Amino acid sequence: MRLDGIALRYGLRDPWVLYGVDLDVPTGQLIRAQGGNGGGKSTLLRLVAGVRTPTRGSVRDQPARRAYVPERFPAALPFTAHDYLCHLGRIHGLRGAEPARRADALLDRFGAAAFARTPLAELSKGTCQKVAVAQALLGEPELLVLDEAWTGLDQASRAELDAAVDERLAQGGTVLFVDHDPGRLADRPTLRWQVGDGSVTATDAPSKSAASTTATTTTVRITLTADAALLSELRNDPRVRIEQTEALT
Ligand SMILES: Nc1ncnc2c1ncn2[C@@H]1O[C@H](COP(=O)(O)OP(=O)(O)OP(=O)(O)O)[C@@H](O)[C@H]1O
Repeated sequence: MRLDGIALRYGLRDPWVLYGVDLDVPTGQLIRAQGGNGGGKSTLLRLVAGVRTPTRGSVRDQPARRAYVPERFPAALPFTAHDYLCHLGRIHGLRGAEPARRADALLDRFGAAAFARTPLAELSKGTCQKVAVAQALLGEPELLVLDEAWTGLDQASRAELDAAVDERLAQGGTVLFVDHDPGRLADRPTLRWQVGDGSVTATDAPSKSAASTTATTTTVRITLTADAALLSELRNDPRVRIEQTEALT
């Protein structure tokens, strides 16, 4: 799978979150996306998971079986946990008794079997997160994308999710994740994507300390005379933050 010339912004007047990103997503690897707050990690995960399309560029050769645990699971769906998972199982192509079997097995695995018949909207945050994780594992995905998926899980469920990641990797799958805990899955060989300032840099070495990777900010005061094209170009460059434009409007 590959990201080619990706640029993404959420609105026409919004800054670019990602800009000029060319990236291979190697099969069978554990990949950690890291970087500062608001740097674009979740946005990148949405692109790779296929739940968001880029403003420019293309995402090619995605595996057919992809799954995603979003940072915020939409809990207000009109289903019980079990029915929701069965429904998704059928969407994943499971037939007969298989969706129910897998749904029950996953709810049991994550200690949520007692809530199988509870409407999603009535679940606690932690149990809801277990359902979010279960829906992603239902279809045995070739590409599993986890955005802070461990957050809200109890210790036993976090260990189960670690094990599920290992199972996906053992099956030759790819797992891309973001997590605030630097120790998460830290003992596994991991490719790292450093996300920030619109770009993504792949490295397989552990990141340096925050102090040694702090970006340099240079403030430049410039005066442009009636150059709307240049101003527009600067506005579209993710490396540039325009603080004052009063003389330019
Ligand atoms: N749905 C959205 N609509 C508009 N702007 C958004 C949306 N999602 C994210 N953004 C903006 O895009 C930028 C990148 O956000 P994103 O959530 O991808 O970063 P992040 O690195 O995951 O941040 P964090 O570590 O805080 O979760 C931020 O400025 C954010 O406000």
